[in-house]
This record gives sequence, structure tokens and C-alpha cells, in this order.
Amino acid sequence: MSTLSVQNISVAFGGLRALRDVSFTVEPGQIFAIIGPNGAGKSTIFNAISRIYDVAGGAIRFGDRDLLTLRPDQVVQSGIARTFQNIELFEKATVLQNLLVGCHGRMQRNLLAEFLFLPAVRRGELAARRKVEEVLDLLDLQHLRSERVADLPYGARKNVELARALCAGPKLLLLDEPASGLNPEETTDMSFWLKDIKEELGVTILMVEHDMNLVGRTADRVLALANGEVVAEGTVAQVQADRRVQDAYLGGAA
Ligand SMILES: Nc1ncnc2c1ncn2[C@@H]1O[C@H](COP(=O)(O)OP(=O)(O)OP(=O)(O)O)[C@@H](O)[C@H]1O
Repeated sequence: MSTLSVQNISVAFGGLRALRDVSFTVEPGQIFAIIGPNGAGKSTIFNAISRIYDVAGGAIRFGDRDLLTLRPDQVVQSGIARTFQNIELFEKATVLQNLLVGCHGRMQRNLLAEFLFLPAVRRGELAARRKVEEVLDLLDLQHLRSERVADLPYGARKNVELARALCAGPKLLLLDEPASGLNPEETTDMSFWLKDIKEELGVTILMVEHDMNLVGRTADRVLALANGEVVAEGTVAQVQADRRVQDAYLGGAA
């Protein structure tokens, strides 16, 4: 089981400090939510963990690995998968094809072995297919497996993106606004999926979310950010009651 430890990280874009001295720890098996007004720096944290943005100072560790020494693809290999604010799927491909791509994202490639379709490659393919079936069952997507993603309603596409990330077999899932664009009923469904992922697959979840309904239903811990700095951390109730968090929202755009 791996703990994600973010210690004193700062990220700057020219003169703009998007993150300043941010620290938090996500324990294995937790659902950990990052909240904060628009522009607070929430997505920047994800991009720092994914090694898309460079960090000026501090440390990010996942289990015994120092993520700041890894490339973005090596971060995925270490067991971290993510979804995006704007759904990123192959629109013209089916649900099944998208999920198989999700599995292959984490498999080690050896082109000669694949060309010769050696036993190790066959075993890998079988494992990928089993993983896809497990995820289709878990997220209740079997009936959509042969549908083209482009033909699905938004809520279903959001679920497929979650499924694709799970097919990589992550230990840690980074979810960027899983409830955005969902209606209240779909948001309730999403809260059940997240709890199933945590309880049945044992996957740790770090999510950025504006929807306090989803956060309240699922999060074990919450970190509140404003202007790139940590304002509060605690349970949902503790963070919601924190005066500094209320002030940050009143002063912010959310
Ligand atoms: N690639 C970039 N180049 C320049 N500035 C950036 C970049 N990425 C983020 N920023 C700036 O960093 C700050 C934090 O942005 P970030 O997207 O992390 O906020 P957020 O909390 O995720 O906001 P939202 O809730 O609106 O998605 C903002 O001022 C943003 O304009």
C-alpha cells in the first residue's frame, strides 16, 4: 500500500505563484478531496503530481518512489491514473476499445514480442480482457460495451472515462471534477461508484471537486486551497465549518 506525500511544493508561471508551500498526505484507501474557488491551484496540484508541470522546491513521494525524478509515463507506470476536467476518450471507438487502450497504457511494450505474439504477450492480452470485464461489471457498463463513445450521453461518457482510468490497474486515481456536468441523480450514482472503487478494488482516490454534495458523500479528508495556499485540512464537516474556508469562497469566484 502506497502513501502519497506532497511536501512544501511550489509552482510558478512567470511571476504568478500558482502553488505556494503546499503539503498534504493521502493515506492508502482514502478518498481525499481538494476543494477551493476557481484559480485556487487545484488542477495545478494534479499536473505537478503527473509531472506535467515542474515543481520549484519540495517533494512528492508515492510509496517509496520520488515522483519528481520520473517522467509522466513513469508516473503512470508507478500506479497513478487520472481523468480530466474535459473528458478525453476516443470518440469514434467503442466503450470496449477505449477500455482496452486504458489497459495497454500501463503494459510494458515489446514490439518484437508483440509481432511474434509470444506467450507473455498472450498472457498480457488475457489479463487486459479480464480487467476490462471486471471494470465493466463494477461500473455497470456491460450494456454499453459495443456503443460508440460519441453516441453516449455525457453522464455515461464520464463513467467510461472513469472506467478507462481503472483499466490501468492504478493504486491511486486522480479525478479532476468527477461530478462536473452531471445532474443530481448522476452525481449520486458517481458517489456510489467512487465508494465501490475504494471498497471493492482498494484504490485510493484523490479528487478535485467543486460539488460539495459529492465531496460530502464520499470524502474521508478534505484539503481547502485558496490563492495557491492551503487554507484548511480535515474532515468534510471540519473544513466546511472553518471560517477561513468560508472567507476564501466569499472572496473568490466560486
Ligand atoms: N499552464 C499555465 N500557464 C500559466 N498559468 C497557469 C497555467 N496553469 C494554471 N495557471 C494559473 O495558475 C492558477 C491556478 O490554476 P488552476 O487551474 O490550478 O486552478 P483551479 O483551482 O484548478 O481552478 P478551476 O477550479 O477554475 O479549474 C490560475 O491563476 C491559472 O491561471
